Amino acid sequence: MKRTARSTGSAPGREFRRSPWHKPRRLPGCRSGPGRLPGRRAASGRRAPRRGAPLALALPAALAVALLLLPLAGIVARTSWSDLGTHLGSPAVREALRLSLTVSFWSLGISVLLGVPLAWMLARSAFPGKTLVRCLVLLPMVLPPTVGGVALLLGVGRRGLLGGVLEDWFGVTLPFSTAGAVIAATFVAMPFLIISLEGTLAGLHTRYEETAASLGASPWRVFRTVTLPLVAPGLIAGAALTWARALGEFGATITFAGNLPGVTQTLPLQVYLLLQDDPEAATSVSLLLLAIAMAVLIALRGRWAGGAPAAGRAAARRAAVHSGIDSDAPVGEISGHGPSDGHDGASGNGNSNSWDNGWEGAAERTGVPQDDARWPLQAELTGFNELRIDAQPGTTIAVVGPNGAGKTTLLRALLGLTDRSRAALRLGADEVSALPTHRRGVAWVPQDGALFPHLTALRNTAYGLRSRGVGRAEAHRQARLWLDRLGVGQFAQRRPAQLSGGQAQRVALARALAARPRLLLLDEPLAALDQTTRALVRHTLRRHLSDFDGVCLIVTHDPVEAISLADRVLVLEGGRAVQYATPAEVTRHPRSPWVARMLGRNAWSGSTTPDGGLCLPGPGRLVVADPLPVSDAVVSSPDSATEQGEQNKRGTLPTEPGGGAAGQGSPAPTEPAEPAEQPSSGRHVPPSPQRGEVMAIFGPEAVSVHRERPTGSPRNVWPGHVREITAVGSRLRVLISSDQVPDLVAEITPAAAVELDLADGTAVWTSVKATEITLVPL
Ligand SMILES: Nc1ncnc2c1ncn2[C@@H]1O[C@H](COP(=O)(O)OP(=O)(O)OP(=O)(O)O)[C@@H](O)[C@H]1O
Repeated sequence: MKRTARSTGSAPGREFRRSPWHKPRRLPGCRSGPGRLPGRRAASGRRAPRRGAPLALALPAALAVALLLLPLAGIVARTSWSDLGTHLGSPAVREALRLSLTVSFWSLGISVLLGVPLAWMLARSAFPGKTLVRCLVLLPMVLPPTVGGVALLLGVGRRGLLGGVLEDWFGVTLPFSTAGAVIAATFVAMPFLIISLEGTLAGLHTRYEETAASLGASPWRVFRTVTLPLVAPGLIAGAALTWARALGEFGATITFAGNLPGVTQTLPLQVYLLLQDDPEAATSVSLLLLAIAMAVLIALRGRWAGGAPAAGRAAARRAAVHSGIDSDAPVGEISGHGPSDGHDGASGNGNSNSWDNGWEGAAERTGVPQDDARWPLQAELTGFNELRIDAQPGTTIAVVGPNGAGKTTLLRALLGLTDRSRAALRLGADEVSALPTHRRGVAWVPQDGALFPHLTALRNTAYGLRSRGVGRAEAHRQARLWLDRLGVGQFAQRRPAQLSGGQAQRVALARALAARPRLLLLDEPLAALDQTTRALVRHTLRRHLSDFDGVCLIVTHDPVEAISLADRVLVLEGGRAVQYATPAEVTRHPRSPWVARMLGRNAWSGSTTPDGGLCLPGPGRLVVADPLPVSDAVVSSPDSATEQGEQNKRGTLPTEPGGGAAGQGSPAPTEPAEPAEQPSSGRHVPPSPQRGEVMAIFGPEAVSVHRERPTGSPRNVWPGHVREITAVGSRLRVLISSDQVPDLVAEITPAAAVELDLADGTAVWTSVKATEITLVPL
């Protein structure tokens, strides 16, 4: 008896539920699983056995420790403990200690004031000579301090480059003064702060700052309320090291500022003097400096020394959170208000519906602000992305495409965050292309939400409002309403680390919506969520996006998201629009193999044959019941190929309100074999159309699997073997390879798989009815 399996009754579009390439579930009985992963075992707490160090490494390492330890042990061993009080209490030592503390704290202050901005510039901005500046910063760390002192003399000494000017014009003489000692200590110590902070800034992902800007925060506010709190641990560590280095500074100070008691004679200089007259007192003062250095290291809790890093980080994080750098502190600068920000002028057209004005009106109302402004989107992108988008308010556009298609670049261009693509952007009547990110009214929710970790959910949500100058109480009131609307009001006082992925996503969405943007950009908003939460958040998203007064672009790799959330699907490839149509249209007539496969369908490219079939790249051939009409068969018209080539240089999307590309957005054909209408002018076209190239699309449910060659009606029959079987819901997807045709996927029931005795490698025959195949011109 022939054994054949064929899926039954698949409704069109059911493939959206999950594509075979989307998180396939293992078949029952599969041994591997999350609980069995070696990584999980390691993470469960059992430690790997310690390995003994080879002697060739252990011995020099021990000698190195001895070299570091011995001198310090010498200080402790040789200290005259009975005289310690007398030595440290002497007026000269007390005076030197006072001076040391004065000099080191001044040095720390100057280092923070100047070094923090320089570290930020080095980490965050591009400017000419950056490498040189970085070398300059490092130089004092490798220069002998005495050479540093000489350099200071020649720079700001009496006869130095600037010294004469300082003395003649301002009456300031730096050498042999306490100010000179401060300058010398700063010269040597500030690099520690800059290096430490620059490293921390480099490790801080810019998405927090970019998100803050998209919520309307000015660059200074972003720095003050997001950057600084997040880098506080690095800043504190750098500041502690800077202070300790300034406290112990000797060489540059004595060379530049001399050794004047009460003026420049700091503790290290005191040690040097005492060593000649009273070695025991010198030892006691050395012990004092050693104790201070050790105290600093202990205070850093191993941040640099390597011990207890987690505790150190947690403490530093707590320090950051409670550091008094409060995002809700009174706003010194309110972006978009007042003449200084230039916003009104930048709007260019005097439109009274400016984003900020919309805000002011909204803020005065009770409840979640509702204004009547609606924001159609017009964007023309050039550079890596070449396309134009026109969409009416309330339109949700799913942006899909393979990796590297330019989805993120498109979003970043709309935000004004990349030079790789530039967007001529009009929101409503306002041309916003020339405005910086924080004045565009374009809110961005990155993939992980990028909630500010140092702020509660409430403060995160109020962030956009506060950035626009809304008072704290009002901002918090509105934020709470948004959190309630999204069903996460009960978590208002929690920090992001205390939220689940789904809760965090909803807070991120509340934060973006609370900012009342004109354009909303969601980058894979549900990617991090499990299936159950995903469905829940999707439902919430759909509800709130329907109320949104602007256009929303959602980047997604998930067909379910695309079809359930979007009014239009924009398919990108190579930065250009391959298709822009309703989800139903894209489902029926996908215009690229990638999108067809994303939808769970088999998609083969080939060229049409005179009898209307398809010539495949291999030896196989595909027989199709409904060939393309002549007008659609690109092979027949050299002119149309040329025209497509021209169109292809610039993918354009429709301008008609709420419309898809002409033909593509029109009611979908009723017969699966009926091709989508070709765009009449300037519509989507794939990147490199070949004359006569078409795509054959058929669903996995249209593929029958047999153990023996089938007889009867199917004209498309090929041998192959099973490569992989995965479960999708209650059905199985069988990936079959053949040396005659490209890989194809069949969908069958588990019972059929048992009946056919399918396993990886099983030899099978496949067949596809000619009537089940749709041809789409490429
Ligand atoms: N900073 C950059 N410099 C140079 N090329 C870049 C940069 N960022 C991205 N690209 C390139 O631009 C192209 C588009 O990248 P983009 O990140 O927009 O793709 P994507 O569609 O978002 O991909 P994915 O789905 O993998 O996130 C890719 O070829 C990528 O390698």
